[in-house]
Amino acid sequence: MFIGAIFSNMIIGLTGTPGTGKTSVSRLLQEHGYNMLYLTDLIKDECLYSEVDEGRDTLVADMDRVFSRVCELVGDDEGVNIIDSHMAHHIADVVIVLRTAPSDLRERLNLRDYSDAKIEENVEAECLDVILVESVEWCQKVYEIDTTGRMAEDVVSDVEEIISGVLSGNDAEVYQKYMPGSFDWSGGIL
Ligand SMILES: Nc1ncnc2c1ncn2[C@@H]1O[C@H](COP(=O)(O)OP(=O)(O)OP(=O)(O)O)[C@@H](O)[C@H]1O
Repeated sequence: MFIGAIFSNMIIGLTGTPGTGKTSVSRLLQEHGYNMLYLTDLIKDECLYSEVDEGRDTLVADMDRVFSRVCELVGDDEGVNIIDSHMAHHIADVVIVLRTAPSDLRERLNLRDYSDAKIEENVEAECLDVILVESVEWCQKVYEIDTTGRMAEDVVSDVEEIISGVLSGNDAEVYQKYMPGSFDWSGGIL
């Protein structure tokens, strides 16, 4: 799907496995003046889901309704809109995937009230590049940022560098630096 690629109305998806830092980075981007849309909150607040998967402790989003609602919310906004969600790559055309090495990700998720099974499911998904692969399948332009052992502020600088490159219309150098497929976490599940 594709909402907005004309430069007066650009939608950028910030995606990644849970725990890779999307929301932490998004809050900082909001402080920097970007329009942020927190999709998980929107789905919960407006009941934009078709079922509750109790086994996996998650909501199954109704993507058609989510897509329509996002169009309504940001369709006419000028400037850059950023969607924070592990599903953002199903909506935006330009997508930034946050990545975290498995050991770091497990440490971050251990701080949450998650079951062991849910932690391992997410770590395994990160090892197998699940969100990255989906992003490349769905989106025209994908960038990847490693958050491992870094401060969220440094990741924000990377995101802003990517946005500048995209807005300039000549992102060859930036694309080279943040090209998808740069990290191999597959050793993490061996
Ligand atoms: N470089 C980093 N960038 C972002 N967050 C980081 C970084 N290093 C450590 N963290 C920590 O990792 C955690 C990431 O949680 P956060 O809720 O931002 O992730 P998320 O990807 O939005 O997860 P979810 O999809 O479940 O909402 C936070 O506790 C944050 O402080």
